[in-house]
Amino acid sequence: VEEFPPSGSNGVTLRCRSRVKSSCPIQSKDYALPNSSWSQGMMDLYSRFLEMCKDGTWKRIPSYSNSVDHIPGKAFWESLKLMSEKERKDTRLFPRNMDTEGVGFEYAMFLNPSEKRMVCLFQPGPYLEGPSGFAHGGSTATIIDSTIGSCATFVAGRVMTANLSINYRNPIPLGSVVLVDSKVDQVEGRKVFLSCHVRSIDGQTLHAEATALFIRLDSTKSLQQQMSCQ
Ligand SMILES: CCCCCCCCCCCCCC(=O)SCCNC(=O)CCNC(=O)[C@H](O)C(C)(C)COP(=O)(O)OP(=O)(O)OC[C@H]1O[C@@H](n2cnc3c(N)ncnc32)[C@H](O)[C@@H]1OP(=O)(O)O
Repeated sequence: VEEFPPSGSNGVTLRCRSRVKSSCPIQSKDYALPNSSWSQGMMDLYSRFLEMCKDGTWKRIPSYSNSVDHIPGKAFWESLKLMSEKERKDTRLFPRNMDTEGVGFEYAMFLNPSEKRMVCLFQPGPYLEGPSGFAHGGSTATIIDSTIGSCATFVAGRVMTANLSINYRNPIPLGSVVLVDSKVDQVEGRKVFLSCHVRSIDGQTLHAEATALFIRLDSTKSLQQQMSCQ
């Protein structure tokens, strides 16, 4: 599956099946690109990580409105048989379920393959409120689960969350920018153990820390292996 124009252009990536010259590109919007709702802090952090992608240490991870749209190559097309085009249109990845920019989850992920590490730049919008002016604990759990889940997926293939344990240390102000920093600590057979910290962008405030257990669903190759054989 080739993506063009490069997803860093106008946020819409045409995904065409290059090998069989499909004439029906699946149009997927990449939500992990800057938009007018991003604060200067979010833009600065994003630019910093884009810079670190130049030598290949980090990779920016595109983000679409459906899980299946993230699976490149054969698996992607096979998964389509599981869901009709209509069903896919009727479902949305939870953190991508708001159409108005800036009101919900504004985020972008970057992967460091050699460190088995996924970070997520997260700017919670006003519709994620829990305590007045601060992010709901469930929204923090969602962005942690998504970041850790994406990390586990890249390292170990298709996984499901079996356990997620979070300690909330300091509330996250709505509209602020935090860095969700996750890594794979250990893989034991089907069990993938991960940990994660959520910090303010200046690193001074620890908002939350988590551990998780994900279970591999089958012996598929990791997404990273699938991507590398594209
Ligand atoms: C950008 C990157 C691309 C990604 C796409 C974008 C979206 C992705 C991001 C979004 C990501 C979002 C992700 C989501 O939100 S996933 C949605 C939330 N999670 C679920 O709904 C999972 C529900 N549970 C299950 O399906 C099953 O229980 C699973 C599959 C997890 C295991 O059932 P299965 O029958 O298959 O296996 P098993 O029961 O033999 O267990 C196997 C082993 O594991 C041990 N064990 C099991 N559970 C626990 C536990 N709680 N604590 C400690 N240990 C536990 C168990 O003792 C055994 O150990 P052992 O006896 O072998 O030693």
